[in-house]
Amino acid sequence: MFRRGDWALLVEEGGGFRTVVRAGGGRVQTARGYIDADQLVGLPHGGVVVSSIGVRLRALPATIFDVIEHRFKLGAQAVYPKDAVHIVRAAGLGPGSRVAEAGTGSGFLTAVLAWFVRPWGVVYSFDNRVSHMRVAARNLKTAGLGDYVELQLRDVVRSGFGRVRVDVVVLDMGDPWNALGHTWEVLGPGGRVVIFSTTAEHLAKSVSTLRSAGFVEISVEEVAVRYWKPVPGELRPETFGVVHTGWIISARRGW
Ligand SMILES: C[S@@+](CC[C@H](N)C(=O)[O-])C[C@H]1O[C@@H](n2cnc3c(N)ncnc32)[C@H](O)[C@@H]1O
Repeated sequence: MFRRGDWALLVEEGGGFRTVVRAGGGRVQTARGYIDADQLVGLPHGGVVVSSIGVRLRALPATIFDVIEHRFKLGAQAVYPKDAVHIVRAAGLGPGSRVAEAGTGSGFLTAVLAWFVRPWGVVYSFDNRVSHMRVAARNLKTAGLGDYVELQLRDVVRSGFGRVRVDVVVLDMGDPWNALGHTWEVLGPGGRVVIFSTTAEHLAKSVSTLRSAGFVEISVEEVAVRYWKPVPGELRPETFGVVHTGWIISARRGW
């Protein structure tokens, strides 16, 4: 059952509308009328709430990705979930991992990293724009992940990552190749760096700088996800979808 403070994914019965609300959050306006989110407290998972205009919505426990998709505010361009989960795999993250990340942006990727390093790990996340940091701080609080992230306002090209020592560095910023010298300083031999790059020109710069700087085990991947229409008799790929997001470059520090 839902407890006060839990996030619930509300799915319209027989319709396409979905939203995420917090149990015990009072009156919430949605595109299907008002929801009294206090009704969710004590409701079994799968129970029904009815909006002010009579729409029936099935209440399911929300995942971290539901919360990110429906509740996070967008400041800077954010990493898509498909890329975020593959960044986690390329980085080899798990509970207890220590990560340095730049830039924080809206904190979408930060939230996913924090979710995977919990409950013992930490994400040191750096950005050089205070407005982006504010959006990210709010988003991380929304997801209840603030305890696993240390946000720092810092230009990592100019000033590096400070005194942190980490297992992994994740870079999603305009010129990640210029941060690779400082990345080397905070990793031990074999430590991992993962770069998210959106243009072929930037991809080329990062790969050649990784090689010249002595990183090894360099790999480049692109994550293509195609959704299918889950309708019996009409099973086929969806007509529209996301075509390009970016490349995930991963490597290990040499010795
Ligand atoms: C594309 S956004 C990151 C989006 C983020 N990964 C997300 O999923 O929400 C790039 C961020 O890098 C930051 N940035 C660019 N250059 C930087 C630098 N030298 N040091 C720290 N942050 C930097 C920008 O301010 C911006 O917020």
